[in-house]
Amino acid sequence: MSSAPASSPALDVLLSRASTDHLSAPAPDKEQIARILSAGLRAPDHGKIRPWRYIVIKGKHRAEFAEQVVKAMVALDPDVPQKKIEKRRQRFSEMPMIVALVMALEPDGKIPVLEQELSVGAATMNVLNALHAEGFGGFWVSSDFADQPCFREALGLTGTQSLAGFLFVGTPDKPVHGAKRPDIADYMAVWKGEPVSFGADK
Ligand SMILES: Cc1cc2nc3c(=O)[nH]c(=O)nc-3n(C[C@H](O)[C@H](O)[C@H](O)COP(=O)(O)O)c2cc1C
Repeated sequence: MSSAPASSPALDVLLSRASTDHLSAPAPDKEQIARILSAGLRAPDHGKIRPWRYIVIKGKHRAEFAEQVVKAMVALDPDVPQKKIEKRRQRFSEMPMIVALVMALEPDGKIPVLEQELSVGAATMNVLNALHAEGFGGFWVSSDFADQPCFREALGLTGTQSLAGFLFVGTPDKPVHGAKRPDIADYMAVWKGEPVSFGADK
């Protein structure tokens, strides 16, 4: 009989993670964020493309960065509602730390671009889990404005580099429970020689 515990501390961390954008200082310090982002570099990576790059925005540069976000939003849509602008300006200048998730893809190589993008997604998940493991919180947001030339130039994105979004990073204001998760029984099946179906699809 196995004497292994029902769950390891590492799995408990994975099973208790949830996103939150209710974040305050402190953000991870220089050493902490380097260690946390190192978890991203543990992602599976077909062909050793290493498609992940991280741009950390913190301190006084957050306000400057927020203005670049606003500029890009207006470049994308000159009629963007003022309310949306103000919300993003506030979020990007007040979040304790922002990490821009850069994808450095090789579209002309042997490895399908989808696999490279999946690697960036896997890396980001590792970073979210590492944040949680170290007592920080994170929230992944989209970057629909990020391919605007002015924004790419401000960040230094070149060639095929593009963004997979941003992580808002900081310390959760209160314990994070997140949304109730679905039952795994509806999302897994054991194949026994016949086609499977899932409770989630019924
Ligand atoms: C690529 C990606 C982009 C996302 N962009 C946004 C976004 O712009 N705004 C938002 O409210 N949630 C966004 N989300 C969802 C949140 O990050 C988060 O996953 C969601 O609120 C559910 O919380 P959970 O991670 O605890 O399940 C995005 C998720 C992914 C994977």
